[in-house]
Amino acid sequence: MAVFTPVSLEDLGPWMQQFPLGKALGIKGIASGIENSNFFINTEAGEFVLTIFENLSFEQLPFYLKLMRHLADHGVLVPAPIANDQGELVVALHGKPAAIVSKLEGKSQMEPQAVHCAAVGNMLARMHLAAQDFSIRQPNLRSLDWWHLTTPKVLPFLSDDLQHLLRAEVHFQDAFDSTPIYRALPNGPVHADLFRNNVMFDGERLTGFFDFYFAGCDTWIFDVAVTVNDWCIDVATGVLDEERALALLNAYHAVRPFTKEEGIAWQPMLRAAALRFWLSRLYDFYQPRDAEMLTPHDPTHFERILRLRESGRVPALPIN
Ligand SMILES: Nc1ncnc2c1ncn2[C@@H]1O[C@H](COP(=O)(O)OP(=O)(O)O)[C@@H](O)[C@H]1O
Ligand SMILES: N[C@@H](CCOP(=O)(O)O)C(=O)O
Repeated sequence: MAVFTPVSLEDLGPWMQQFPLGKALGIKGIASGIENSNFFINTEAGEFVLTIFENLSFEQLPFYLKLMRHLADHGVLVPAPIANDQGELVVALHGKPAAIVSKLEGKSQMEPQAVHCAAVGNMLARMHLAAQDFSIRQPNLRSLDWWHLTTPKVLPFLSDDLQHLLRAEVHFQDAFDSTPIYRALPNGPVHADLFRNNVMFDGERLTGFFDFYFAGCDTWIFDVAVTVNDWCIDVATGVLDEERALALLNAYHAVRPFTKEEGIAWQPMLRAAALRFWLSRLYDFYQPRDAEMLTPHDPTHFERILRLRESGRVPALPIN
C-alpha cells in the first residue's frame, strides 16, 4: 500500500508505550496496497504491522478489528489485533485511527495453482460460517449505494462506450438486487477484497487472510465471485481458468454447500464483483489522493473482466 501518513521511529517510540510489545526498534513503510498507510514495525516482542486508516472512522473500525479477533478465535487464519493498556484495539496516531496486528508468515502467491485456489475456497467457506454469529453488523460500504454515488463522479471522464457499459451494468445490478433470488441469498460478514495480494502462503500452506478493511455484510456468493475473479483467471486476458475455478468452488462447497439460488445468481454476482472493482479503480484513477508511495491499479483490467462475465460462459457452481 501507499504511505499517505508518514510515521518516524521518533513518533512511534512514545506512542508504543501503551502496547505490551516493548520498545519500538524499527519502522518501514510498505509500498503495496492503496487504501491505508501500512508499516512493518520491529519491536522487542517481534514484528508486527501498523496500519493508519485513511478513510475509515473510529466508529467504523471496531467492526473490522473485532471481526478479525472473532475469526481468529474460531480457527480462521487472520492477523490478531493487539490491544493497548486500556483494552482498545484502535488508537489515534497523528490524529487518525491506527491499529497494530500480528504479522502473518509467508508471502502472497501471485501465480496460484489449483492447490492454492482450493486452500482459499476451503478457508473462505470456513470464514463465512465462523462469522455467522459475529454480533456487529455493518454493511459492505462499497456495495450498490456506493456504486450509485460513485458512478456520476467518474462518468465525465469516460468515453460514450464506457459510459454506456457502466450505466447499463449498474442498471442490471439494481434490477437483480430487487429479485426474490437475490433476497434468498445467504449472507453475513464477508471479506469483499480477497485478492491474491490479501492472502499469505508458505509454499502450498495457507497462512492467513488479511486486509479486512473492505469487509462488511453482504451475500456470501458475492465474496466468492470477488475471489474467483482474481484467483482463477488468466491475468493478461481476464478469462476464467476452469481448473482453478472448480478447485476453489469445490473446496468451498465441501465446507459450505452452495444453494440453488446461488447457482442462479452466480453469473450476475461475477458481474457485480467486476463492476465493484472497475468502479473503485476508475474512481482512484480519476480522483487520486496524495501519497508518498502509490501504485495505481489499472481500471481496464476490470472493464475487460466485466465484458467477459457479461457475455462469456462461466463454470457452473457445484450444486447437489
Ligand atoms: N498482517 C500482516 N502480515 C504480514 N504482512 C502484512 C500484513 N498486513 C499487511 N501486510 C503487508 O502489507 C501490504 C499492504 O497491506 P494491505 O492491507 O493490502 O494495504 P491496503 O490496506 O492499503 O490495501 C501487504 O501486501 C502485505 O505485504
Ligand atoms: N483489491 C483492489 C484494491 C484494494 O487494494 P488492496 O491492496 O487493499 O487489496 C483492486 O485490486 O482494485
